[in-house]
Amino acid sequence: MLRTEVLTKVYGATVAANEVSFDVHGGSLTGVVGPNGAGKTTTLSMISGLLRPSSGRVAIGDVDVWADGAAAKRLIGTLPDRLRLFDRLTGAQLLYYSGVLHGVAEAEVAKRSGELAAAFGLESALDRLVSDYSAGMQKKIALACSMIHAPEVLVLDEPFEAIDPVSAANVTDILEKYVGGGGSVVMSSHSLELIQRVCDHVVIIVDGSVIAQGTVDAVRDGVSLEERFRLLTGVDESQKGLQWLHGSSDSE
Ligand SMILES: Nc1ncnc2c1ncn2[C@@H]1O[C@H](COP(=O)(O)OP(=O)(O)OP(=O)(O)O)[C@@H](O)[C@H]1O
Repeated sequence: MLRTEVLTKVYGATVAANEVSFDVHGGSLTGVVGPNGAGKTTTLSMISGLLRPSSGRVAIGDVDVWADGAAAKRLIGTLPDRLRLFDRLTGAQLLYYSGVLHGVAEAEVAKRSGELAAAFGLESALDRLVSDYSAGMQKKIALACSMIHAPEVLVLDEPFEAIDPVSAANVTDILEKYVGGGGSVVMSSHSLELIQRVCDHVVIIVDGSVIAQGTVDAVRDGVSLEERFRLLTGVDESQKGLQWLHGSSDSE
């Protein structure tokens, strides 16, 4: 369904994504994890057609995302990093434009908007300006907008960030039903517990390179995903050397 082939993005001397290759099959929920600055947003932005790769290829089925952007955009729903919503619109208007600009008929947009608002618990907020929404509500309306054209692939950058636990369970439910119907989701998150619980596959990126990928069970290999992540990335090691911060008022 979704395939990335040796996707690379270079910014001057920084290789933000280094020959990233992985597949996401229909009906799969794949998590992309890695430390801050690892290249998750860079990779997801190249997949969703928002950031042109330096080299490599992204394909959704037979459609090359960077050769046929218009066709790709019909197939992909995107939740970008750092939401830049048209926040002088109401939630209802944002859903409307997201739908019609993707070619969905107006009557269908109205129907889907109502159902998405109900699913995300935003019914009473639809007539308010998005600029007045809380961070979690903005995330939810953006998620709803990413789905309104019934895409085949959802590319979601930190979909659970700022979302309360009850809403998170609700969003999980929506995503599970979506993949149950054959859709594919690729999403980033810093919550390894959530990725372990929700995703079937995982890709671990460090310094722009994929260092592990496969089913969640194969990658964690008998320990929790968080433990495996620590072992692979040595995150604990980086905490050494902060003794001065740990409760001593001595100044030597
Ligand atoms: N526009 C840019 N110009 C220069 N460097 C960039 C740019 N965007 C990202 N980078 C660099 O690319 C690397 C990967 O960044 P990216 O945002 O993809 O990481 P991330 O894994 O999403 O991080 P986080 O978990 O903090 O969101 C970082 O070193 C970052 O500084």
